[in-house]
Formats: sequence, structure tokens, C-alpha cells
Amino acid sequence: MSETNGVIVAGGRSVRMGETEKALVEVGGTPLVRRVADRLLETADRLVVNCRDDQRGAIETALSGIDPEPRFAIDPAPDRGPVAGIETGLRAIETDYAAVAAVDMPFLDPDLVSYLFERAAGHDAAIPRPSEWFEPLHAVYRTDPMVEACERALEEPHPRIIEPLSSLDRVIVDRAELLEHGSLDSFEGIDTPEDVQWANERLQ
Ligand SMILES: Nc1nc2c(ncn2[C@@H]2O[C@H](COP(=O)(O)OP(=O)(O)OP(=O)(O)O)[C@@H](O)[C@H]2O)c(=O)[nH]1
Ligand SMILES: [Mg+2]
Repeated sequence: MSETNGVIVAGGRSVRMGETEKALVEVGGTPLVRRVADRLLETADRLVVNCRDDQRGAIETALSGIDPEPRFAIDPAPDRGPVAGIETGLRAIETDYAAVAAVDMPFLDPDLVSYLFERAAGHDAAIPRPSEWFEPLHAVYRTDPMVEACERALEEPHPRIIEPLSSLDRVIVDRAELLEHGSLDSFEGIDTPEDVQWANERLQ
């Protein structure tokens, strides 16, 4: 595949985490956003980080030294939900395909993401379904159709995260296929201080 991007969606408020910004919470001594960035860059050529303007400075610090330097795609209006975050992130890139990841997946598996790039080729998206749920924040999209799908979904004020998927030519990658290509830990999301503790214990 030609050049690819990784998009990290990080514009949430981390309400369940309490006082701490989720992107900056450390797992294994490394801020979550940095863990996700390092993993994405094992398979994508460049990175875009989507967040609010007030998050940017701290996230930039957490990502310092990464080469190539990640670009930022700032939410034009905050708190419009993850569909708006994906749209804003994808609008900032010029490659045909991009891997989109939430900021809170410390065990993101680059092998799985690479496989999703392979499966998406020739389609609009490769969406994992490791369990009952789809994982649109751990997926690969063809940029232009997904931007348009997000735009349409956002005609409603708070679309569900799966809303944009319905109009895409999408490949669903099920649990058995995922297990052949990587670890399902990749989908573990960190929402609470208890989740942080769990993730740290896992690394010991
Ligand atoms: N740009 C943008 N991203 C969002 C928004 N809401 C959630 N996200 C991102 O979507 C991903 C999944 O969201 P959640 O796990 O609910 O994270 P969160 O909203 O920060 O956490 P809670 O406030 O506890 O729900 C995370 O990477 C968030 O940063 C939003 O309004 N705008
Ligand atoms: Mg949320």
C-alpha cells in the first residue's frame, strides 16, 4: 500500500478518569497518547492527533521527539463526540487510507493494525468485531468516504459511533480472523483509574 497515516482521536473529556486527562495518564511509565503513537508508527508512516485546542500543549510535550513530528487536527468546536473527532482527524490527511485509534488503548497491536490496512485495501473500511461490538475507534478507513459518512452522521447532534459505518463498503474482521493476526488486548480501553491500575499490573 502507498503511504498511510495514523489518526489518534483524543478530544474527549476523560470524565470517568476523574481529574486527570486520559491522554496523559501513564501506563508502564509512558503517557497513553505516546504509547498509542509509538504503536501506530510501527505500521503507519505519519501521525495526526485530534484533540481540543486546550489539550494540545500537554499532548505535544508527551509526543516530543517522535519522528516524523505528529501533526495536530484541532476540533473546530469541542465536545461534538468521537464521530466529529474522526472527521476532523481524517480531514487533515491526504493519504488514501488511515488507521484511526482512540487515545486510550495502551496495548494497541501494530500487527493487527497492519492487517486491517491489508483488509481495507480496495474497500472503504476494515472494522474489527472482536466481540459483540464493532470497534470503529480501532479501524482503518478510506479517507474521503469516511469523512463524507461522518459529515452525514453529524447532521444529527450526537451520532452513535457506528452511525457513519452503514454507508461504507466495509469489511468486518471477526474475532477468529483477528486472533490469527494479533492480540485481542489491542482493544482494551482505559476509562477509569481502576483500568489504569489493571493495565499497569498486566505489564508487571
Ligand atoms: N474529538 C473528540 N473526541 C472525543 C470526544 N468524546 C470522546 N472522544 C474520544 O473518543 C475516544 C473514546 O471516548 P471515551 O472512551 O468515552 O473517552 P472520553 O469521552 O474522553 O471519556 P469519558 O469522558 O469518561 O467518556 C477517546 O479517544 C476520546 O478522546 C469528543 O467530543 N471530541
Ligand atoms: Mg466519552
